[in-house]
Amino acid sequence: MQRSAGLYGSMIVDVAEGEKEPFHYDGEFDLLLSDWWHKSVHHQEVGLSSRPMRWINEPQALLINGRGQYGCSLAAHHGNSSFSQCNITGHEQWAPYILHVDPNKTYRIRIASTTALASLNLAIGNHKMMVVEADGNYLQPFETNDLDIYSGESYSVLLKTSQDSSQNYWISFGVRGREPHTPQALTILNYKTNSASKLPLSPPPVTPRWDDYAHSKAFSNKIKALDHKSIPKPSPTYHRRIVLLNTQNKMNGYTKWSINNVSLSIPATPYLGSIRFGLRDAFDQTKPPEDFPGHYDVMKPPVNPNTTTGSGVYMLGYYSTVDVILQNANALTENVSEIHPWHLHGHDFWVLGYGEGKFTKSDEKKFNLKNPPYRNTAVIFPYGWTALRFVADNPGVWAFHCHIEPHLHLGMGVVFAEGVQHVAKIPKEALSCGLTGKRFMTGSHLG
Ligand SMILES: O=C1O[C@H]([C@@H](O)CO)C(O)=C1O
Repeated sequence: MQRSAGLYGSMIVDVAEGEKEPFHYDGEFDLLLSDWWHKSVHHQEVGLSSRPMRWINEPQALLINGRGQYGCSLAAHHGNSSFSQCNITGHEQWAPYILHVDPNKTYRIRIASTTALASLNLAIGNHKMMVVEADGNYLQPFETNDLDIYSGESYSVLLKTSQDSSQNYWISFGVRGREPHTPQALTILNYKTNSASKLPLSPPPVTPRWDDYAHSKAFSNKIKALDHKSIPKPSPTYHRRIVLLNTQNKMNGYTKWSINNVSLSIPATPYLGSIRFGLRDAFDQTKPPEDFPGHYDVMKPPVNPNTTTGSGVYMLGYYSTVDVILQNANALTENVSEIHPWHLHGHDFWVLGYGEGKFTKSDEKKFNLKNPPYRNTAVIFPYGWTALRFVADNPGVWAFHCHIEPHLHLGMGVVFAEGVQHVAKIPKEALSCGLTGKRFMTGSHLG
């Protein structure tokens, strides 16, 4: 839950010297998005871990570059809210981060979401965006009026400042996928030909309805990799397919999220050291399940509402090609299935496709093996499945988890490991706790 408390930032990776981006821009901005609660993360965490669970509920504010407003609205003069106009001079910590632009230029806006919970949608009044990059890899550029962004994702869009330069325009972010109780986050696209304090003429763009999943799916399906030397083509076949059923479940009255009915419980000893040095007591040696029972009805709440916890690891063949099918299902409440953005550490994967209902072998025919996006975060839609493929070519131990912070806290993740014997040298700091701490930190045998 540390990210929810503010432990995050953005890192920009430039192209190597001598290389060129496959698009042009005159200037750039960064928008780092987050959601904010007035209750401390400690309070939230105790609630989540209590019996019965006390849910964190929806955020009090959405933040753009750490700034947001509460109890007033920047756009109150448009009269669509009961909020009063924010009384702002521009120097307050909560004053919006404004994008100052020159007319008739192209700007690259890098957008990243570190939200704890909210899925977001971005729109800029009167302007279209050209989406050119996702999670650090180039896309076939496509134009859009609004962009969905899930926690853990990043995008670059190109914006042409070709509109009436005697006006300013709203940039707005709104909640998607959960019934919102949080006002839109707003800032201003300021054509420098105007004062930044001149309010836009039209109201802020409205986010699509929170449960308009057809809109979200249409957006996700537009995302295709650019044919570019920096992006590997997907392997046409796989060595191992792991199917991961996502359910909300109970355990002795506690609420958990589980994968194939196992809720991840992170052991006290970091995996890297325990796997490398064969410390079998450090985590569950039973293999986590590869699949779930074929008769499981993904459209209904779990019939056996009693999950188990586990800390087992999916040991992957070094350099093997792994397919992961993320299978969504009904949560504990009937007719509820939620969005989960899944994030993989240490690799990019190809997003081969999305589908409805329970995945079957014949769904393979629908896989995009031509130009699937190459990313590190992919969403599963309510009651649907998402198919991913990656090559296990990075020695180490890697988390694969729902990027919704409270869901990971409640166990929504798995652990992959490959080529651990090839990790060159494990830093001391990674061995200083749990059993590796006891075993190795007293002497000098680390070398
Ligand atoms: O994990 C969650 O718990 C709540 C709800 O299911 C129970 O209050 C919710 O909306 C989640 O995403």
